[in-house]
Parts: sequence; C-alpha cells; structure tokens
Amino acid sequence: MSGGPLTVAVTGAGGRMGREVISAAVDREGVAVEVAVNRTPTDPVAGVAVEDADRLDELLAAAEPDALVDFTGPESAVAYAEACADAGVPMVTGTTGFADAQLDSLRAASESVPVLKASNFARGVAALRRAVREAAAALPGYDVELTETHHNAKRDAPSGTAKSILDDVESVRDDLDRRVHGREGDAPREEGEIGVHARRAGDVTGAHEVLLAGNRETLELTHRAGDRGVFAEGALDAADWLAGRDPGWYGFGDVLDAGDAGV
Ligand SMILES: NC(=O)C1=CN([C@@H]2O[C@H](COP(=O)(O)OP(=O)(O)OC[C@H]3O[C@@H](n4cnc5c(N)ncnc54)[C@H](OP(=O)(O)O)[C@@H]3O)[C@@H](O)[C@H]2O)C=CC1
Ligand SMILES: O=C(O)C1=N[C@H](C(=O)O)C[C@H](O)C1
Repeated sequence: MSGGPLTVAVTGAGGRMGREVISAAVDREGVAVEVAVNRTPTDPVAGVAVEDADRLDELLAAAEPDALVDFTGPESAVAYAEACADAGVPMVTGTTGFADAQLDSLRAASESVPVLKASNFARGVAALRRAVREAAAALPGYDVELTETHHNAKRDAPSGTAKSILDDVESVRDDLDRRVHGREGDAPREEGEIGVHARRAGDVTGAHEVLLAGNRETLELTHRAGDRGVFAEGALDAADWLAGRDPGWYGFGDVLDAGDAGV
C-alpha cells in the first residue's frame, strides 16, 4: 500500500476495461488518474482527457505516477512494460493472451520495476481457483472439463483465466496433462485429457465453470462476473498494493494474501 493518495496511469483508456478502470478510479477516494492514453483518438472518459499512446514515455516522465494499469493487448502491454521500466513506474497488467516470448519480455521489465500480472482481478475467481485445486486433488481419477463464456468481442481463447485454472488443475493432478480444445467427430474422451470449451456470445462479462465427474457423481464450480467493475476494483487494489514495492514479478494472490488491499 502506498500510504498516500494513489496516482495512476491508464493505458487502453478507450477500451472496455480501460474505461472501467478510469471510472472506478474517479469514484474512489484518494485515487487520481494522472495519465490516460489510447492508441486511437478517444473522447474524455469520466472527465479524464485521453492522450495519444505514442506520448506515453513523455507523459510518464512528467507525471511520475505511482503505478500504471494496463488492459490492452499482448503486443502493446509488452511495449508499455518497457515504457514503465524506462520511467521507473510499477505496472499492473490484466491483459491476457501473451505468447511465451511476450511473457519473457514482461518478466525482463520486472527486473527494473515491480510488475503485477493477473489473468483475473475478481476476488471470487481467486476463491474459485483455490476451490478447484482442492477439489481436483481430493477427487483423483475424476474427469475434469472446463467451460468459459465471454462476450462476442473477446479476442483470445481460451481466456487467460481458463489457462490459469488449467495450470491449477495440472499442478495437483499428475494424471491430467493434455488439454483438448473442443471435440468433434469420433473423439471419445481419453485418459489424461482436460476438456476445454470456449463460448463467445452476446455481452457476457465472463464466466468460468469447472466440472469434475467420476464415481457416479458430478461437482460443478462456477464463477460469473456481474460486471467489469469487479475487475477494475481489483486492479486498483493491486495498483495500490504495488506502488512503492521492489522490482519483481507479482500476482493478484500477493495482494490478497497481504490482506492490506484497501478493502
Ligand atoms: N485480468 C482481468 O481481470 C481482465 C482482463 N481482461 C483483458 O484485458 C484486455 C482488454 O480487454 P477489453 O478492455 O475488453 O478489450 P477492448 O478491445 O475493449 O480494449 C482494448 C484496448 O487496448 C488497446 N489496444 C489493443 N491492441 C493494441 C495495440 N496493439 N496497441 C495499442 N493499443 C492497443 C485498444 O486500443 P484502440 O481503442 O486503439 O483499439 C483498446 O483501448 C484483454 O486481454 C482481456 O482479456 C479483461 C477483463 C478483465
Ligand atoms: O476479455 C475479457 O472480457 C476477460 N478476460 C479475462 C480472461 O481472459 O480471463 C478475464 C475475464 O474473464 C474477462
């Protein structure tokens, strides 16, 4: 926790999440949006002027915000992480869909500044992930299938959260190590599979459902995000927690474990 008013920069300010982060910051006492940028020209968001993203270096140097909050795309998130490293600004990123090499670049930035990356800033998802780890470990031999549902404009599939949950399952179940993305035709389930199903429809904010089945019983664990505000609030909590930390690689679990996330 920074201990004083928190100043933030927001990238992707014209996007669904960028707008939500700015609105949540404006509504939150003790938080000021000092910098907001977008790749394409965008009208002010919640009264905050949005600048050209090409000016980010210059704007960060002038404003020296406590943290930058990024919800954009993998390519831009890497470029913004490099800008943060150059300017000495901690970075919170909720962007998903990174390739391994892009993750390496983010990690390289975390050698200069604190970088906190989370595939989902909802507290309920953190609880879901704990519950999934416990259930998958407690039910050896049970089949596991994951279904995620998102709005029809989402680019990456499966979702970043789904990938995190799959990592969780694999971390406690040595017998499950093969991710099967959908099935078609003559495709009976085989040992070692975790089925993964990505649905894209309408304006669904985000839902993740894990099905465990075996021994003539089923267990379903589901999280549904009610609105994007839940992610924006979590990202601001993360920014507050990250400000002033040492360089390094952090996750949302660090914020929640610390119990001082300003909630
Ligand atoms: N961790 C979490 O809790 C959550 C994560 N997300 C993730 O956040 C990301 C953004 O989601 P969402 O807000 O719905 O997406 P949007 O498409 O609504 O917004 C994306 C924003 O990123 C900008 N952007 C995209 N690509 C580039 C690029 N190459 N260079 C510069 N700017 C770029 C867009 O700029 P422009 O307007 O110019 O196109 C836009 O402002 C996704 O990866 C999503 O999965 C989403 C919700 C919660
Ligand atoms: O793109 C989205 O909308 C979301 N993306 C994140 C993900 O990929 O897991 C988190 C949330 O589910 C919404």
